[in-house]
Amino acid sequence: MIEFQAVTKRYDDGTVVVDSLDLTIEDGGITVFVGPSGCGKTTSLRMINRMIDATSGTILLDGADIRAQSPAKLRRGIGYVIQHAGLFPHRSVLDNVATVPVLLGTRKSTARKQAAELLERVGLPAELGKRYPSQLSGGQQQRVGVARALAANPPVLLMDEPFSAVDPVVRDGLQEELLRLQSDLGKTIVFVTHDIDEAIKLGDKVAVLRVGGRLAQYATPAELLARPADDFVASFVGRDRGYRALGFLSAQGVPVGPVATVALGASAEQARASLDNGWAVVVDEAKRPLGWVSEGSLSTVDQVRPEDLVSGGSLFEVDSGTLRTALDSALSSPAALGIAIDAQGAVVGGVVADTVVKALADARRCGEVPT
Ligand SMILES: Nc1ncnc2c1ncn2[C@@H]1O[C@H](COP(=O)(O)OP(=O)(O)OP(=O)(O)O)[C@@H](O)[C@H]1O
Repeated sequence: MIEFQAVTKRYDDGTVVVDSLDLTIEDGGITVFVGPSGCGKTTSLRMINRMIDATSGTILLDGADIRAQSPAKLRRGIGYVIQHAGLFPHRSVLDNVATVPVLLGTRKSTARKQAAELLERVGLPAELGKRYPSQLSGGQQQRVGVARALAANPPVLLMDEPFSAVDPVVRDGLQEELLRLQSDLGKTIVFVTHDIDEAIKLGDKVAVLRVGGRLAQYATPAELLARPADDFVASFVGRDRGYRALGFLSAQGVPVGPVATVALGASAEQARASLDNGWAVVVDEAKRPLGWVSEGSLSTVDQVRPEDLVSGGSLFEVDSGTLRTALDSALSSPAALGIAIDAQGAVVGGVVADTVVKALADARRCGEVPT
């Protein structure tokens, strides 16, 4: 557990960058510091590993004042990942990851073996270990940065805007990878970003800071979306928060109705006979959805072929889906009927937007959603 107790950082010119911050970071989760540029996120993060010392107040790590031990010793238990990864350019990827364990006394051969395992763990093929950082993409470099921070197996990981220098698609992949890694490793991660969507996706808890280093709200992403503490948080959380909050509500209560299906390769005549409200989902042998056919799309063909399918909307997985994925599947479907699938990806039925909205109203009535 990391506890900030009335922590203030004031620079010599009088600027107060972090102002009496009180915050408890629980073990084993991802806590995100988010806020506009200059609000003191990085300063707060760096005070945890004493790259910056607080002017007043106390930071406790597992109950002990972080000033009680030397910064070097403290940092052995705290991994650190930064934007652009900060890799050593003249060392191979493998040696970048192995450096800290070797410094701490691990034999080079053992450290390299562990480094190769770590590369795999962060989703990189082992053969990339021989390359130099400049021979990797930005996203790959970030993964190496994460592997390097994990190499000494620290219980705490500090991540300062680690994914902000890569394009949105790569960033999405890195975020997914971090969530997967975290569910395996259960580290205590403190993550800085200026991107509220990233905070909401990754955070178990999110601390929203305002300029001047004041804590505006500290809450779960669902609470932040449903009940922003004030206008600043509401505007920072942004538009569509009612819709985005649906992503935190289970869709277990949403009724799944029937959906017409037809096999790929079926005759146009069979397909036409199977249409329901003018549409049918085309499925493969495992009943996985491939797209839709309609009266119109069948009018000029005699068989259901892959090239004639109308592409479908998003899919809704019944066991793990949220009200957001359920609603989105219905709204994005050309047939206005969302395709519900099981964990194997097979079609089990359809959902309509009205029933999702009704499920939301029911959840509200039962007090599941703060109003
Ligand atoms: N040595 C210094 N003297 C005075 N002010 C400083 C000093 N170092 C940093 N600051 C100021 O502290 C404030 C907070 O900086 P910090 O890097 O923590 O913000 P941030 O929220 O991480 O911002 P960003 O998202 O832009 O990185 C900034 O306004 C910065 O100008």
